[in-house]
Amino acid sequence: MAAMCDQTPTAAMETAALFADADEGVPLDTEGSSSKVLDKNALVSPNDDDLETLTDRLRLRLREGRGECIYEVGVAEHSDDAGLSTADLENSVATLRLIAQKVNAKLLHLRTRTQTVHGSAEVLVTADYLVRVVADSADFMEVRVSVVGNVDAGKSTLLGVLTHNLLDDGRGHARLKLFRHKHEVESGRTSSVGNDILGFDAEGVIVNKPDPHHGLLDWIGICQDATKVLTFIDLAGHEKYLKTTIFGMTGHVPDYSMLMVGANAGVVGMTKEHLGLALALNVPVFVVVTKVDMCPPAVLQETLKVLQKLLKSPGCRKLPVMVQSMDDVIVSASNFCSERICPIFQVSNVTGQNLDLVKSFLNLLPVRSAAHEEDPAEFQIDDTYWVDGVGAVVSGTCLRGVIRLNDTLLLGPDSIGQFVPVPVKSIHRKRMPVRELRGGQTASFALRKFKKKDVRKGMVLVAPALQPSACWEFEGEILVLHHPTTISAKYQAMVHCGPIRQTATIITMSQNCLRTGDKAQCRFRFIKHPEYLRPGTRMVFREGRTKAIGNVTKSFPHVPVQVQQQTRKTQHNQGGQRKSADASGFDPTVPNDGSNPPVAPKRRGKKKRRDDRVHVAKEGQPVATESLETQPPPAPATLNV
Ligand SMILES: Nc1nc2c(ncn2[C@@H]2O[C@H](COP(=O)(O)OP(=O)(O)OP(=O)(O)O)[C@@H](O)[C@H]2O)c(=O)[nH]1
Repeated sequence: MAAMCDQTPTAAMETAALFADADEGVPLDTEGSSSKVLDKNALVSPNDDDLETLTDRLRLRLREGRGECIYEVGVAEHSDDAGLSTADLENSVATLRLIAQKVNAKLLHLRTRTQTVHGSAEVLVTADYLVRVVADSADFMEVRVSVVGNVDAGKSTLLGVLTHNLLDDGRGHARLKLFRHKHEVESGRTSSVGNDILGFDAEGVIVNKPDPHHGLLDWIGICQDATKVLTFIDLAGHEKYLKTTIFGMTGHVPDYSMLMVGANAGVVGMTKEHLGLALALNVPVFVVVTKVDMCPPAVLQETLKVLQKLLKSPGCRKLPVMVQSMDDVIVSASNFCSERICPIFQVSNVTGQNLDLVKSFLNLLPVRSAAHEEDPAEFQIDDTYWVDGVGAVVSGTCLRGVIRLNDTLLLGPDSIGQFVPVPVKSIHRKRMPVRELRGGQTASFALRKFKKKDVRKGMVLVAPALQPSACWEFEGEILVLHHPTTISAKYQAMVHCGPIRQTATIITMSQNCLRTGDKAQCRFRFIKHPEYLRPGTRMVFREGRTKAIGNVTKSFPHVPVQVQQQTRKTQHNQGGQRKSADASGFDPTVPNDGSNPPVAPKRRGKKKRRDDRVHVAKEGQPVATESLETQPPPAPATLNV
């Protein structure tokens, strides 16, 4: 908080506003300021009014970029007119520095370009600067990059090299900094979803300072010093961990994907699978070809040729761009989100070749996810922990809205589709305690009164205003990317949708059967428990080599048993004619729209004891609930939908 205290209240408020969502706040068109088109000389010698206009304009651009933007000095807006004399460029940069100071931002020089005027000896110059708002020590911009690629492509090694500022020895030295499990150290293979962070300050300097003795990273220190923090989601390359890798891609909400390819091995194994996954989830991809130090030039050229052909193929429709200079970095980073381009880097983790280009590119990657601050808060859980002395801890991503300390959120759905209120007593972003969390940011919450078994990946914490409901059934529009024969109703496979990973059955389809390449509207039913699903979310439906992708189009809210019983009681009291539900909560009079829980198979033999689970009914106070044995495995085949 020290830096926060250094700032005047106005500067701090200014900073907070600039980090906020681009949609609100700044007057876009204050008469004569934001609407005025600036020419290339605008920064050369502005008067006081012009300075105001320029400051407004910069403020707006910083807001649009969620705290940063690339400013082209000496270039006119909306025209090709560009280039200043050296003296005018110097004056312009001084003006830019002045207005940047006014909005509490710093400059980083990216490049200077010169051009000669046709038919004369005059030289004109332009310069690109990164303008980035200085964050207070409790805030930072956040970008998530998933790291995918075939086994041994050098994923963990590159992350070790980047985050610990060291070089590899070619025998697995750097990756040791990242492995989370003993068996990973022994086998040299990543098997879980790993996280590591790389912090940049407002001037683009890396702030990671690993402990010289045990090599550990001080996450809190990095977040305090950094203005922008990149989180790498290190995923497994081996096919046997593909399920975990898909979970990392869907559940951890990456903004970008870094596809790693070993120069000598080429496009092999899981490379295409991982690329396809990123494309299916609409995550922009860039490629890093590693091990160029040990690869014969002919093999490297062949790898690059195959890679470019793959990226240009009709399935990918990307535009490969070889990144070999700072110019390439700037062009690719600034057009990465909007264009179809796919930057390709060639690096060595052993000699360090081209790593500076990768670092500059990472520094310039724009914040991609919008905060949607006006929406009710929605936080999806991608991991759960038990911390002695603290209790259950859940981590995940806030998709929209703002979560503040002492807010009350609803946690769920539990195994019977219910949501329970949870007061927010602490929020940690990258292990650093903070007071609030905004859309697009990741964090963890301690849920003191909960046991670890009460929380699971795929649950959500949402604002009560959302009135969340869980669903057993949902509709999705899918495209079958691969299936050896035909898919028909009753087919079961794993649904990956956000942090949800559960087997579901297709209960109806808009076609009789589906083959590779077919598109269809399908109705699915989860087999274990209801889930919270938001229409519009991307989904992957997969089993063995079968793969389909698509969107959730509709979810059918499930009404928890207690609510159904209460409704029926009310209806009974009001003289309603409806029949009462059986012990399972299944009501034959309720149309099977997915809200009706599945029919319980008749229990034979000894009666099982009641489940001793507790539920939190009010403000974190645990109270015993009714029997929770009301959700038997659904029997989709017998459902008459
Ligand atoms: N010579 C050389 N070796 C490298 C380079 N990058 C990685 N390696 C070596 O390649 C081997 C595999 O690297 P990893 O980082 O474990 O590969 P990975 O992609 O993370 O593999 P999984 O975690 O199993 O998916 C290690 O022995 C590294 O030392 C490089 O640029 N040059």
